[in-house]
Amino acid sequence: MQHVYDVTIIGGGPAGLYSAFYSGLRGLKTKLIESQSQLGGKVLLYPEKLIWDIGGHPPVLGEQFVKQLIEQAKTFDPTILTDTKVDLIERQNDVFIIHTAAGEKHYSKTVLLAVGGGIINPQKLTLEGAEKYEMSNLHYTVQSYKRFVDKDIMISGGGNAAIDWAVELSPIAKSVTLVYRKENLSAHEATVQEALDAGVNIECNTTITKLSANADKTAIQLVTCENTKTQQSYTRQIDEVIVSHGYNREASLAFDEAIAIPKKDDYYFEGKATGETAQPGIFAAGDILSFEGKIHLLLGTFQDAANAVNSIKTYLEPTAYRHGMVSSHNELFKEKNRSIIEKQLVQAD
Ligand SMILES: Cc1cc2nc3c(=O)[nH]c(=O)nc-3n(C[C@H](O)[C@H](O)[C@H](O)COP(=O)(O)OP(=O)(O)OC[C@H]3O[C@@H](n4cnc5c(N)ncnc54)[C@H](O)[C@@H]3O)c2cc1C
Repeated sequence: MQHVYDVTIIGGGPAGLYSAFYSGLRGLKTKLIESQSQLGGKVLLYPEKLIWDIGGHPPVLGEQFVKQLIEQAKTFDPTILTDTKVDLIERQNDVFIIHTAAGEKHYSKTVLLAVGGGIINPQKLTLEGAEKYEMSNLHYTVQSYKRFVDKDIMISGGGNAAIDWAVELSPIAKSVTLVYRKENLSAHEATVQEALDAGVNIECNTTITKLSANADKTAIQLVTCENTKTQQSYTRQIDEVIVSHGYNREASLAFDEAIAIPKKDDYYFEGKATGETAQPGIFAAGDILSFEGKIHLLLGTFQDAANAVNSIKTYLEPTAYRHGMVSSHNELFKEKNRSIIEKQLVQAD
């Protein structure tokens, strides 16, 4: 039988990564399991966005923030598995058996659910053959602004992400046209005004109906759109197409009959601010958790993670310190501090 971990964290987004750090801090033997090939969760959807609202942190690019989270998560050497989707959690006496889609089993005294809104994939454009342009100029996220410099860009979508991209790309692009199938955009009105002020051409009641390839059939060259009210079409030369139609969420996680955790709706688990759920031994943190006053933002994930890990610690060791501890009180940090100071002294020589 495999090693039984103190805690197995399911999900490698901000909540799971910070939980991995914090559980190391609390001396717990930790495993983290992530379904995607990359750690970072939803922040991977906005690598080029500057994040402003993390307490005490200067504005940081999503991509850089993910790197820092991963580095921090590895501080106490947890076991980290990627490309591993958990599909069932079962309880046998005092041990949870975590089953993966590939048929593996992992054993743990506690489970920390940090699965966000489930496994997230962008809603694809439903035009035949569209997928062949995904390797060239059809995008579902903006990975690098460089690619869009001096380009004619078409964005399909009317939500906040679509408008944010339009606003951010318009100063560097040749032109930005945003098409949306409905009468009114669903994005916040202040950002819509910002987009208009930035010169974004917004066309409502409009959908993309055809993508036509360039001569060597490797990339989109022409985009045909139709006005859903007048049924009139136009075709335009476009260099880059960005589709922002929201995300499909796969809430694949199931529990055996002995485990019952109330859900708020299809996705969110009802729990407490302490990270406890109705099932002893199963805890939750981050976007998946619902309680009064919950903040569904990065800063909320960190507080949830610390609370859940502290609850796990006292679940496993009832006499352990219950509350958050400052890092200077941690023996493990004393060792780490010593090695960092020694390194600095060597560099100074
Ligand atoms: C476009 C956008 C912009 C945002 N901007 C900001 C911002 O500026 N500031 C801010 O504070 N917040 C922002 N947020 C919100 C922030 O990203 C989320 O609050 C945060 O990512 C939640 O972290 P999480 O770890 O709880 O969930 P997630 O980030 O969703 O991570 C959950 C992880 O669990 C994995 N997972 C799910 N199911 C399984 C399974 N069965 N097995 C294994 N792994 C599984 C998923 O693959 C995913 O990696 C933004 C969100 C979006 C979408």
